[in-house]
Amino acid sequence: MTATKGLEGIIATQSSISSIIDDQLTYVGYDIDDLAENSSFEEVIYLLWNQKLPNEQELKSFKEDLASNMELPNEVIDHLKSYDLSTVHPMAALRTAVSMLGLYDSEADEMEEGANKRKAVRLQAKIPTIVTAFARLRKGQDPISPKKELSFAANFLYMLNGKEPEDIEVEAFNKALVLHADHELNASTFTARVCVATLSDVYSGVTAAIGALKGPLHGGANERVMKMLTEIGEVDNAVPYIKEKLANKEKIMGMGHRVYQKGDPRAKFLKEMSKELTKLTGHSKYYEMSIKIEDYIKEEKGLPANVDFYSASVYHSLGVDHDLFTPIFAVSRVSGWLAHILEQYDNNRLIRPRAEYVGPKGQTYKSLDQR
Ligand SMILES: CC(=O)SCCNC(=O)CCNC(=O)[C@H](O)C(C)(C)COP(=O)(O)OP(=O)(O)OC[C@H]1O[C@@H](n2cnc3c(N)ncnc32)[C@H](O)[C@@H]1OP(=O)(O)O
Ligand SMILES: O=C([O-])CC(=O)C(=O)O
Repeated sequence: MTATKGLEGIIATQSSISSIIDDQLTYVGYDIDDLAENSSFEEVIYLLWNQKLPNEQELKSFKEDLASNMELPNEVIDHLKSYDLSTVHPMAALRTAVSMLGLYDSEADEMEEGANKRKAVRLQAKIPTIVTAFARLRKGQDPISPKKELSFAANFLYMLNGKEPEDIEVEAFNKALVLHADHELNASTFTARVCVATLSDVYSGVTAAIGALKGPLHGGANERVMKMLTEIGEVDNAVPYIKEKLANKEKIMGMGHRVYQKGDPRAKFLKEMSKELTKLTGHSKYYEMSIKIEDYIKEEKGLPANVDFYSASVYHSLGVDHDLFTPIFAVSRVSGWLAHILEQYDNNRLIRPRAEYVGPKGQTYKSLDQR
C-alpha cells in the first residue's frame, strides 16, 4: 500500500452534482458560465438539491420556503451576544452557531429523506441570518429581520447593512453566490460527506464542513488575499512584495489550485466584477494590484488565480468587513454541502480509507522506571 499525499488524483466517490472536466465547471450538466450569466442563486440551490431547474411555480414556493425559515431561535441570538465580540472570528462564531441550531431542531436526528430536505432548507435559510446578526452585534447594532419579499442575495446585504442594496450590488452578490455554490469534491465538501457517511446528522456534517472551509488553503484564502492587498498598499509595490514572498517560500493566497491547471473558470467573472466595482467605488488600485500579481505569478510559477483571488476585491468594494469574506463563502457553499450530504445518504457507504504505516515497528514495551 502506497499513500498518495493529499489524496491527489484519487477518485473517492461518484456524484451527479457538479463536475470539472477539462478545466470547465458544470452544476448538474449546466455550464457555470451560463448559470453565472443567467440564474438566481435560489434557482441554483434548487438545481443542486433536485437535479433539475425549477419551473416558475416551483421556484416561487422554494423562495417562500427559504424566506419563511430565515429567523433564528432566540437562544442562538443570545448565544452570539455572549461571545467575546471583539476577538471571535466570524467563522468560529458561525461554526458554533450552526452546531447550536441542531439543538433547537426537533428533527435534528431524524434520518428520513423528507426530514433531511426540510433541515437543508432551514440551514440554507438561517446561515445568512447568523453571519449578518454576528456582524451587526459586534458593531453594537441590533440584528435585522429578513424581508420576505427580497431575493436571497438582496436579503443578505439588507440584513448586513440595514438598507436595501442597489441593483448592481444585488447582481454582483448573486453572481458571487452562484459561482461559489458547489465544486465537486473540494476539502469542505469531502469533510461533510465523510462525516455523514457514518450516518451522523446534517448539522454535524455542515459544522464539520465549516471547520474545513475556514482554513487558509481553502475558503480562508479570500480574507488573506485582502490582507495581502492591504499590506501591498500601492500598485507599484505589488511585484516587489510578491518577489519577496516567493523568495521566502511563502504561498501567495488566491493563487494555484489542485484541479485546475490552465485556470479557474469562475475567476474571470470575479475579475470582471472586481474591475467594475472597484472603479465604481474608487478602489481601482486593488484591481490593478491584483492584475500585476496574477500576471507575475502566472509568468514565474505558471499558477492561475483561483476563485478566492478576485472575490476579495469584489467583497471589499461591496463594503463587506474582510473577516466576513469566508463566512460569505459558507453562505453560498452550504448549498453544495447539503446537496452532497443528501446524495451521500441516498447511496451511503462508510468512508474509511487506509493509511500506509511508516512508523517504527517491533518495539518492546518498557515499564515506566526503565524509560
Ligand atoms: C476555494 C479554494 O479552496 S481555492 C484554493 C484557495 N487556497 C489558496 O489560494 C491558497 C494558496 N494556494 C495553495 O496553497 C495551493 O495552490 C492549493 C492548496 C490551493 C493547491 O495546492 P496543491 O495542489 O496541494 O499544491 P501544493 O501546495 O503541493 O503546491 C505545489 C507546488 O506549487 C507551489 N504553489 C502552489 N500554490 C502556490 C501559491 N499560491 N503560491 C506559491 N507557490 C505555490 C508550491 O509551493 C509547490 O511548489 P514546490 O513543488 O516547488 O514545493
Ligand atoms: O475544489 C477545490 O479544491 C477548492 C475550490 O476551488 C472550491 O472549493 O471552490
